[in-house]
Amino acid sequence: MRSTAIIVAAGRGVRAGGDLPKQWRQVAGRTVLEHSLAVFEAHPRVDEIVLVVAPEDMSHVEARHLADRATIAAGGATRSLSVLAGLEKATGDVVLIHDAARCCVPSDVIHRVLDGLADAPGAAPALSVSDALWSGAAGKVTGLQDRTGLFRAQTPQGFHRDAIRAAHAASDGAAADDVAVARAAGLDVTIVEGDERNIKITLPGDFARAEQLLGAQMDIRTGNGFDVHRFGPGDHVMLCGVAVPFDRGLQGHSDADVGMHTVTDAIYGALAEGDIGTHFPPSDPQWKGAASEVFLAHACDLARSLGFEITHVDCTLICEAPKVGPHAAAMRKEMARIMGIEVDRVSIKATTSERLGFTGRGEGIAAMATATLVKR
Ligand SMILES: Nc1ccn([C@@H]2O[C@H](COP(=O)(O)OP(=O)(O)OP(=O)(O)O)[C@@H](O)[C@H]2O)c(=O)n1
Ligand SMILES: C[C@](O)(CO)[C@H](O)COP(=O)(O)O
Repeated sequence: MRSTAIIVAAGRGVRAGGDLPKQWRQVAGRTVLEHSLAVFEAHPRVDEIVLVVAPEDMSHVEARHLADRATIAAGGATRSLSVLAGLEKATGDVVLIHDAARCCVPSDVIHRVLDGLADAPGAAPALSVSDALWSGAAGKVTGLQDRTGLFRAQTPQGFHRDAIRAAHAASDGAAADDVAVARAAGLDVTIVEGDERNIKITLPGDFARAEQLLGAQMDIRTGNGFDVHRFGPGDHVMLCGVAVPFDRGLQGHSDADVGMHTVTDAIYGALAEGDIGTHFPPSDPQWKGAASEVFLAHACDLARSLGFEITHVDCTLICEAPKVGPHAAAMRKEMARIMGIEVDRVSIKATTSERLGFTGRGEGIAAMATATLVKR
């Protein structure tokens, strides 16, 4: 059974206040939406992700390279219309429809929803109401409500795709959630156990709670990398994905991009997954002359598959020449593109070694880098 996660993120977040819709605001080091996305990316039973984003928010999608990580759909004026737009792009047999605003969703909740779909057309997480329920008016208690059989609904709400697509297509687009749409179409929905941590950021105070929950779960790793390549004949050097004109080239088994190799090794280091040689042995002729982008993309994919987000890389190139400064902006942009992260999370700088040592004598280029990875 292939599954598609549809993460709806096209709302305006009016109740949460602030300058930006809540899904684009930062919590514990990254946006609310990216936290939600990371949970589904790392989930072993999720095969595809569709992100539903308001047409006016596409600049956020571009800045964060989200189209490299998920299929993007344009959202509608109500949550239901946004879900329908996501359903049009989903190819899985089952769909998990999730609020981007529930950015602390534990992986176990997703497992329980998928288990629930084995013998029902719909399954959704909820928590029974344990507090007493009152009715009130003008600041006074006016009565006690029976809480028997009442549940607090959460997401992801899971369904067999074709059934919920037909249900949404037939609905008026005004339902609060997908369970309401499914029930209106006569579909049974199984209740599975939700989780107290699966809060929805709705009001301004919810950001602090999410920060607490996400911060407490964080696993932060730092890796370092170091590499050297010697000069040889040529008319340019590849540095951090940019061909820099020069009167020599760098020698190596691949394209000898010393900066990119160093960042790649820093990422493998943070994951404790060896180095480039472990994954791409120099003895293997298929990597001769390879573009180093292949190595960096592999390290980033490995990080994501293990549930890590690359939050920052810092690379220092050590050489007397060529001059790196004029190319640094292009290098940052290219590295960010390959890594699928924002440019402001990539630092590329350079130094000389004051004419000392092999770099000072102009025999080659050295590079060092650190990478910071976060998992929650
Ligand atoms: N037209 C809409 C409205 C909501 N959502 C998404 O549905 C989820 C749950 O909705 P809610 O918490 O009500 O979000 P908002 O509509 O953004 O909030 P508000 O009602 O305060 O404006 C959110 O992730 C939100 O981005 C959506 O994709 N498209
Ligand atoms: C789908 C939902 O998250 C279930 O709890 C909820 O219905 C979303 O919207 P609301 O407007 O905050 O009720």
